Amino acid sequence: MGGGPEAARRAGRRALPPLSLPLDRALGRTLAEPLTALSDLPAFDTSAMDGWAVAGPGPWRVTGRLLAGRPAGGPLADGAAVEIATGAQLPPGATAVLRREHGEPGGALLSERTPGALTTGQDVRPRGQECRRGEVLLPAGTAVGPAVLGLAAACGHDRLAVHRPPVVELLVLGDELLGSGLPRPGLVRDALGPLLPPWLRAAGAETGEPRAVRDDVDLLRDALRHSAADVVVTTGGTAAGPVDFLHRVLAESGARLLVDGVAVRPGHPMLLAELPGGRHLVGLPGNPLAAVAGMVTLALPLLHALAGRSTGEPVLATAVDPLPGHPADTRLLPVRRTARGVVPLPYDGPAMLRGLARAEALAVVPPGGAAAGETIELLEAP
Ligand SMILES: Nc1nc2c(c(=O)[nH]1)N[C@H]1C(S)=C(S)[C@@H](COP(=O)(O)OP(=O)(O)OC[C@H]3O[C@@H](n4cnc5c(N)ncnc54)[C@H](O)[C@@H]3O)O[C@H]1N2
Ligand code: MOO
Repeated sequence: MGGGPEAARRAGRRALPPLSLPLDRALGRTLAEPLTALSDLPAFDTSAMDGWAVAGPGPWRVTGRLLAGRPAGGPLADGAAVEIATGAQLPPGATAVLRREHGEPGGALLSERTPGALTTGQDVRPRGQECRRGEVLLPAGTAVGPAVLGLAAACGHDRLAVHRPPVVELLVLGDELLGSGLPRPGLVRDALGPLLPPWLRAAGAETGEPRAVRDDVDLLRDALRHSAADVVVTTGGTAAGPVDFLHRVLAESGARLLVDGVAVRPGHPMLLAELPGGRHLVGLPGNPLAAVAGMVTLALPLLHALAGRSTGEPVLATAVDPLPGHPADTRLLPVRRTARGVVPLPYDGPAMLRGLARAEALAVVPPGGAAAGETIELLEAP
């Protein structure tokens, strides 16, 4: 894939500025600062089970009851126990928690069902077991998913510092495209209008309805000039057909081509340009699977960089059977995972989506193909 993804990441290296958002609005954004614990976790010694907090070896005198949500109160003397609920604060002096099913509350004294089985510290979650106040829990660049929101709340955060999401405008080019109904002679359904926006949003971008632009130089020029988006993504018009105006309009509008074609199949006419004012344009080829290849090769690396999202480790898998390649270029192949590794899916032509719709990933097949048993990289499929 040559330097396509690397060039796209470099283009977005000045991530958009951070903002502070309440937790419920931070989902899908990227941490602009490391997530630091504002509290020890647990914040106090906690009972991990329902039963009795006990001090020293049994049998014990039961002196009261502690429920979750109340402070622990006074210290527990040696030989004493209090009934305790899971999550309740342990009283000072408690040495262990005896689970309800392990205790024998006979008369005034509580004893163990199996005498001597209880060990010091058993079923106690000591303060700071998970983290200490001030400890860094997650690095900047982490994508904020539901678990990050939960962890942030648990350790005391109400808001998170996240990067402003990149705003994307999707322009779908082509006179032959229909927005609804059946394909008819010469006309095809627009498959990318429905496919790309949800994928862009999942990648952390903000995007509205896609805009259809007819094959007309002036319309395309105006659409680029008036877009307020950080990134304009176009589909179609990248090749050399009679109405493929993208290169011409970019040249006329003073754009700088950063990537003009990538050695990847499908999708090789994809491009990346810097528009005047520092905004970017990703030109995806019109063939639907080629557009998907352009998304993973140029658009997603650029958007992740702009969103401040760090690049994870490559995802690797074993090819179960040989994977067909292109003689000179990298090939992106829709694949399905099995227990033994990945297998290619039929209907993988550049104009097809039938294989992709069943795919769990795109395999990055090196020039010449991959042999059975070879380790290959996987990219996310939409
Ligand atoms: N002489 C050459 N012709 C072509 C070359 C080449 O190197 N030399 N490259 C081919 C490759 S590879 C691709 S990919 C396409 C790229 O074409 P464009 O980006 O200019 O796209 P269009 O010509 O507008 O459309 C191509 C194809 O895709 C269909 N299409 C377009 N948009 C959509 C959409 N939103 N939903 C569904 N289908 C769409 C369109 O109808 C065309 O069939 O160029 C080759 N040609
Ligand atoms: O980019 Mo094209 O898909 O190879 O048809």
